[in-house]
Amino acid sequence: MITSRRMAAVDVNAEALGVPRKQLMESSGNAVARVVRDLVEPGSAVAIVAGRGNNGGDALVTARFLNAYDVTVSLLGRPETISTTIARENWDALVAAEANVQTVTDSANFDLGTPDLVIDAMLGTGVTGALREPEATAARAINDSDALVLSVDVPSGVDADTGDSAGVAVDADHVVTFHDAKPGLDALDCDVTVADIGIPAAAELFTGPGDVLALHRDSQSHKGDHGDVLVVGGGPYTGAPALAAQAALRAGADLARVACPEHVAREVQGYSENLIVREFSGDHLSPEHVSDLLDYAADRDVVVFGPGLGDHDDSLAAVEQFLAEFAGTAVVDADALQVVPEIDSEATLICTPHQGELQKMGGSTASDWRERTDLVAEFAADLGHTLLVKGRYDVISDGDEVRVNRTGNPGMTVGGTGDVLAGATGALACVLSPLDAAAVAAYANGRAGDFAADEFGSGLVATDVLKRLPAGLEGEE
Ligand SMILES: NC(=O)C1=CN([C@@H]2O[C@H](COP(=O)(O)OP(=O)(O)OC[C@H]3O[C@@H](n4cnc5c(N)ncnc54)[C@H](O)[C@@H]3O)[C@@H](O)[C@H]2O)[C@@H](O)CC1
Ligand SMILES: [K+]
Repeated sequence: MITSRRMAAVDVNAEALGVPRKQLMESSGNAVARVVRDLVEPGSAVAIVAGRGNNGGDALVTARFLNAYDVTVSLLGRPETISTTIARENWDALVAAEANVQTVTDSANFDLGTPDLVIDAMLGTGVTGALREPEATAARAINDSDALVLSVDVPSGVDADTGDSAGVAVDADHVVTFHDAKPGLDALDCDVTVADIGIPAAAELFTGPGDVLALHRDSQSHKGDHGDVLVVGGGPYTGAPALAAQAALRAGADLARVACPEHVAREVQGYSENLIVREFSGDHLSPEHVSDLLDYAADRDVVVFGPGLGDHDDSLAAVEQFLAEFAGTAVVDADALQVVPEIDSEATLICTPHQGELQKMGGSTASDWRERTDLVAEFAADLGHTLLVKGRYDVISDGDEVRVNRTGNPGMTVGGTGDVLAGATGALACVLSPLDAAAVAAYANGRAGDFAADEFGSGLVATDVLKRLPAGLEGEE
């Protein structure tokens, strides 16, 4: 099952892997033609009703695969308004071939005729909301006709994610949907064929430029909408919590706070005036601080545990107590990781171990990354939390799905890059699911590291990565 948002991401990833959308459109159109051949005899009258986006484009390809049929194509709107280049190229190819095409610019002139089969390719996953004209009139005509109705990807007017329709929608007998089933088709009373259109499995498995599309901001948003992140760490170290909190800001959080021991608070603040620092007594975290921290954390979106915290027994006991009572979302890194297998927590945890820390947690690893994906998925399922296991190939799993990240370079073994990753994960977990947050953070952090390596080679340092995080999160390669 795949949502429209994930489908759009996978489509962009496929393009980055060298499989452009025009090739996918060719496969989609071909897949629709195969179903047409199953449904009606050669020589039958087939009416294609095409919209101006890629859903229409798919059916314009189909027309070329149906030479044995009596095909008419109605384009809803003027050819100049076809919204994508690849759909327009497929329209031009039909015109050049003198196919039986017509354009419908006024719904009053829409005439479906009396075909044996209608191919509904007005709208797919690209839009939601009520059908406008001439699509609404065309949908009514399709529903009133005696023809079999075959919809491309999703019946036009139906939301592919929810199955809802905001007004009139096509009542399909059959749907050919692409790549994977769509949640909204489940509730419909029609036959659904899922067609493989040649999207490489790698477009889903490996993170890519499509994954960051999930981050697009609404222009109406307000301060706080993109997250308020609390980093709990510091004591033996001061740079780590400051890096993690600044990374949260660079990854888009609106507010980043650090809770740290009083003796390092000034130093942590000194790294950046952008941080809000809250100190607690003593020189390390201990159980006496937990109840105050729980209150403070309750108003934050995500807590990041671990950067620079150290492994004092008191500190680990405090993390354990905190997580046992906490019901929100937390990223757990570094020394704090070892308490995770000990606790039965209601919290949603994203754990970010490297291979050594994973083994310390009780997980196992393998040198082959493919084997590691299975091991990480199993261990994530056992823990009931999301894992981001760092390595040459980062493996991310929530116990159900697995993603693998290939960005990054050997220069990133320098200290502090893990703190940057933990902070970025915290910020992204404010707006994305744990799996997506971890995957996008790994991708962006690695890319930022690759940009830093372009400039500094193996002499790159964590603050170089920090500064390039926004570029790492941008959509274009
Ligand atoms: N990986 C993918 O995502 C693939 C997608 N493909 C096809 O591409 C489709 C998505 O294409 P697009 O993103 O271009 O979007 P659509 O083709 O679903 O819709 C865009 C068109 O609808 C028009 N429109 C917008 N709102 C409307 C309304 N309320 N009433 C009437 N018209 C309206 C727009 O002007 C635009 O021309 C999929 O459903 C599928 O058929 C396939 O070609 C292959 C791969
Ligand atoms: K459709």
